[in-house]
Amino acid sequence: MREPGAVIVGAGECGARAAFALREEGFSGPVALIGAERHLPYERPPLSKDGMAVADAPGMKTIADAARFEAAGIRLMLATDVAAIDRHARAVVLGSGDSIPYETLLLSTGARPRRLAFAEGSRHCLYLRTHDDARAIAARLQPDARIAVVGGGFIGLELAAAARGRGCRVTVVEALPRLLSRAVPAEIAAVIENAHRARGVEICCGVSIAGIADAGEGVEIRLADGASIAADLCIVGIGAVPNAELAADAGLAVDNGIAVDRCLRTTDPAVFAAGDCCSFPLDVYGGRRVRLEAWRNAQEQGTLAARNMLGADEPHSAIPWFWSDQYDLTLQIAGLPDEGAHVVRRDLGGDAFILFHLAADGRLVAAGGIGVGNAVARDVRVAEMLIGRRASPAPEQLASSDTKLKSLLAA
Ligand SMILES: NC(=O)c1ccc[n+]([C@@H]2O[C@H](COP(=O)([O-])OP(=O)(O)OC[C@H]3O[C@@H](n4cnc5c(N)ncnc54)[C@H](O)[C@@H]3O)[C@@H](O)[C@H]2O)c1
Repeated sequence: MREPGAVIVGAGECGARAAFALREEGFSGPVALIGAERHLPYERPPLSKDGMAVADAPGMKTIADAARFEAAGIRLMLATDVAAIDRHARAVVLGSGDSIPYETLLLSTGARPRRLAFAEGSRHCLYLRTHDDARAIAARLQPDARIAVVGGGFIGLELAAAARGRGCRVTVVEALPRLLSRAVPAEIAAVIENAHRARGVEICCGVSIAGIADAGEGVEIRLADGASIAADLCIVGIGAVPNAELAADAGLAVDNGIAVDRCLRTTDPAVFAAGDCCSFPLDVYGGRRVRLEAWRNAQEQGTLAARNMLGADEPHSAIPWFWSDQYDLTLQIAGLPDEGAHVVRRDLGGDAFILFHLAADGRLVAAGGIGVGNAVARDVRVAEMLIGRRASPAPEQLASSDTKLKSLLAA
């Protein structure tokens, strides 16, 4: 039996950051990082963004090379399935039957694409989550290829932009009345929709799929309104499902993901969860429980979980933040727009603008911007700090470009 140490299940961004953070925090016991994929831990954003836009297959942006893991004394167990958590014995049980004992365990198991029942069995419907998925999709984004995208969310739209960039003909089918309705305000989503349409992407919103069938070397997508789309490839991006089964089977609480407290601890104090797989309470929104599927959250929570595995007992306090790049547009959102009761718009020059979402009591709860250039990133960054300070800036000042946003930090 090996000496128990820190075991991390899930070798994506979150798990890899946690493993290194354990060392940076001075932990000298054994660290095992177990992942189902065969690749070294890598960053996922390029898979739907710049990595996919280039003409050849997407490269891999690894978080660290094998030598760095080795130098840090991190036992990297790739292409390894974890079958169960034996909480009584404090061990994870591998698919091979072997057990790895733990003193503290981190579940950073991520999420997987939600499957579309109509697409089951089709050779021409693909999903995107992993580097291997990205390579399979990239190989089929040939000039003039007809690409149908089911789901007008982040995966669908970033890939639609990449496919247009490669000269494909693209149609997006979204079930809801507008694009990006899960996390993006309508006024910002409209800018993105216009950008796609201006580049020749066909967009059908408020339309359900009635059936999908492979037809020769392509696929036919039948819509509920009677229309049909013939495509060479159908990309399905209809949301993600948290990988919470290991936790649920081990008797840990699950509530839209593995339920953790503000310090990322599950209902077992020896087991933590972080990243896309977990739901956690956000103090800045009165303890509202959220699950974030975002790159920066995975990094921040991986690092925080490591500290708390070593007893730091620090609550998660970061403000939710994500970005998307489509064509020359950058979209960034900090905070949770649906916490707002009213919206103030500030124009940033060119066509760029930012929307500030204020709660009924005047507190700034979210800010989302879109446009070309770096003004959006600069101002969303300031807004994020204001949200973190629970500031209630005057709406006139937020709206006026005569007021430097940064000056509100001094108030
Ligand atoms: N820039 C980013 O932050 C970024 C980029 C890529 C992926 N991601 C994350 O990866 C995860 C998966 O992305 P995603 O785009 O699949 O999810 P998403 O939730 O962003 O979008 C899914 C879209 O599919 C639509 N939809 C659902 N069922 C449908 C159906 N049957 N037919 C047509 N449309 C349907 C939804 O209404 C929604 O608009 C998300 O959590 C996303 O945030 C983030």
